[in-house]
Amino acid sequence: RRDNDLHIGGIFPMEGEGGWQGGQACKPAAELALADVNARSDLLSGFKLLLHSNDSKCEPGLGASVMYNLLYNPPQKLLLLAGCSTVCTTVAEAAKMWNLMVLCYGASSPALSDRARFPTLFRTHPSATVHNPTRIKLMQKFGWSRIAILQQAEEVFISTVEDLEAHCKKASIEIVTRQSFLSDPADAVRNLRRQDARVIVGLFYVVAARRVLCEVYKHRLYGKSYVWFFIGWYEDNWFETNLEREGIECTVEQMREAAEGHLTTEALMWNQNANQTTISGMTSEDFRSRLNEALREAGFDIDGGRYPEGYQEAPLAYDAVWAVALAFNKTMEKLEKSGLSLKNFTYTNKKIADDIYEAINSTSFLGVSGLVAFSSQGDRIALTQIEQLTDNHYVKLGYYDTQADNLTWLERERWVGGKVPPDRTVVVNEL
Ligand SMILES: CC1(C)CO[C@@H](CC(=O)O)CN1
Repeated sequence: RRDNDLHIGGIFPMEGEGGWQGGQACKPAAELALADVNARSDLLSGFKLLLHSNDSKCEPGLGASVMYNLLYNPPQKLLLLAGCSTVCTTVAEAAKMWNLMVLCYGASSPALSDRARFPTLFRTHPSATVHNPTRIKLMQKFGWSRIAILQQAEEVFISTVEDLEAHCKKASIEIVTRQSFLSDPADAVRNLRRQDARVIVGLFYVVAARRVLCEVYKHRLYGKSYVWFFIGWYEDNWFETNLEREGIECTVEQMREAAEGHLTTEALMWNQNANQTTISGMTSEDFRSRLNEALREAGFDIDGGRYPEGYQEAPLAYDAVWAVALAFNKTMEKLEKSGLSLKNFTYTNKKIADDIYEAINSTSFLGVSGLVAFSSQGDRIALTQIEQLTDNHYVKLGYYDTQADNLTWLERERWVGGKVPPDRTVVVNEL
């Protein structure tokens, strides 16, 4: 090995059964970024960044063994990239013992926003809690101060709801009921009707979402008197697919009828300003073209619409490598002042680890995923996007910048009853 190589470890979920196998698109994206940063003569002053990676299948145990193999086999690694919330939790909890920073490109769990447990964790993937200020902003915009919550009993949604409840309390928004279910939402949806819930925030994975929507149809909890907030990162036609395979009793028409008008929130992962040049010299659309080319070479039928898992999150992996390169560059400049370099790092060298931490902590650059910057807990600061399902397709309603409390609204919303549904039964006094 040449002595001007800087080595990092990469743990990508590739070929597993459960969870998120987003490494399929994120690993090629990270490799594109490696090529780009190594081609820059103004970065890393002559050093080359090398990525040593393996498959975690989004399983924490396998992720841990991949990490140990990366750490116990030369060359020494300077930092770890990882995806999947479960794997990031395991890797980030252990990595501090080797003074290693962990940069997660695919982890949304709110539990990771904890500097006590994860002192060296940063993530270019925003926490699921990033939706909550946006939900509150919309409730305030439409005058909804009485809402209900329907959630699947999964860790990511439980902690997201806790954060949402705190936001509701601060905004004096009453939560009339919070219903949760493991896999069958029938009772929970029935209880929503019993509590006369009208504005409902739904937090569940896409398979559960189809079951919820059919129950909503059966209990007629949709139409001009109801507003549903769903998560926006399901595939576009999620409410029409897999109905037979998953034993959904509703027809496509019934699912469409129940889905009409619902709102969605999601974190923006592709820089919206398509002709804005980012730090790499590319726009986000240039990046899309290069990623598609790399994925075709890897055997994916992109032109046939066969996208690998993690395509949506690929900019997060690309920008994670840029964040590493820029932080290492900043750290090299600092170390050179005392005649040192990153080659002096060892797993017991906390001093250099602190320098790398400081460099990542002060990251701020325009990436293909938008402005890349981290909160004090290492969370990605991100914009959110609001959409509404109208006539069976998603219409962009606006964007929200939580930091600036700035809602960009496109005035495109449409309500089934022709006006904003009220959050409670309105009693009209006969004159
Ligand atoms: C938006 C989504 C699908 C949320 O889950 C992330 C995976 C995880 O948190 O384990 C990937 N991105």
